[in-house]
Amino acid sequence: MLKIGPYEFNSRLLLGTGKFPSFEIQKEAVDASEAQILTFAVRRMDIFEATQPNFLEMLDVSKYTLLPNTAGASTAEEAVRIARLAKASGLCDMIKVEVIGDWKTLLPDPLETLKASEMLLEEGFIVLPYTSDDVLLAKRLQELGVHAIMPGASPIGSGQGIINPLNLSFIIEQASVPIIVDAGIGSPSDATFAMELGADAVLLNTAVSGARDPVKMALAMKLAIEAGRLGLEAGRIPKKRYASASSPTEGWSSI
Ligand SMILES: CC(=O)[C@@H](O)[C@H](O)COP(=O)(O)O
Repeated sequence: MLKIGPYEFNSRLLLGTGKFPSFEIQKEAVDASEAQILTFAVRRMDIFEATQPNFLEMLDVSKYTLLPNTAGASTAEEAVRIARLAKASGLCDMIKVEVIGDWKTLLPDPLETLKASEMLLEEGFIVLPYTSDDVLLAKRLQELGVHAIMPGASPIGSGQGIINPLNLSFIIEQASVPIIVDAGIGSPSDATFAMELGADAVLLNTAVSGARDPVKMALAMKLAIEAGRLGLEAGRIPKKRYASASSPTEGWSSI
């Protein structure tokens, strides 16, 4: 079970809903992924206007937990305004805090992220901040009382995979809230690696929406995350410098 604040989920894959070739393919991919949490940018949708086309039309919304994000915000105040808008729409009381500090790399602004998280916690939101892989920032966010931390594997949409596994493992090691690796996942093996490192879940978007076959990739990601989690629970063998025979060598008959 993945527990975020008062909510519990069977799936450890969170799927972003941006950039799919069509709403039909998006729906099929969502089905294949078996994701229970879907993220979306509040500023990309007219959430109060039912006649506007958006991805929610295609989905049985009651089956999913919607996780709005504050994409487009570059200050804490903007993020808070977007979060309030999402809450007022009645979609969810969870919010993914995304405060971008640099529009070329789309890396999050650590100070504004911290500030926004504090303000949103005070307003009673379930707060999931998207952060860099900075270990101390993750610690400070945890001390604030956020409900999950979402460190990036690499820049959003870059597909570079996990560029700093050591930092991620430090964040995971010290965590008392779920760690959801978010952004930059390019392939199923990246997702498996995140889970093997001990992440509680993975959020990804571009790797699925931009794949040649998004539906097949959604399934691959689901299986990769399950495999990584199972591998972690099973416990990998330690790496050794030299070989050791797979079959016992004692009692070999002479030839
Ligand atoms: C922080 C952010 O916006 C990411 O959640 C993004 O939605 C997913 O990143 P990828 O598209 O790189 O998977």
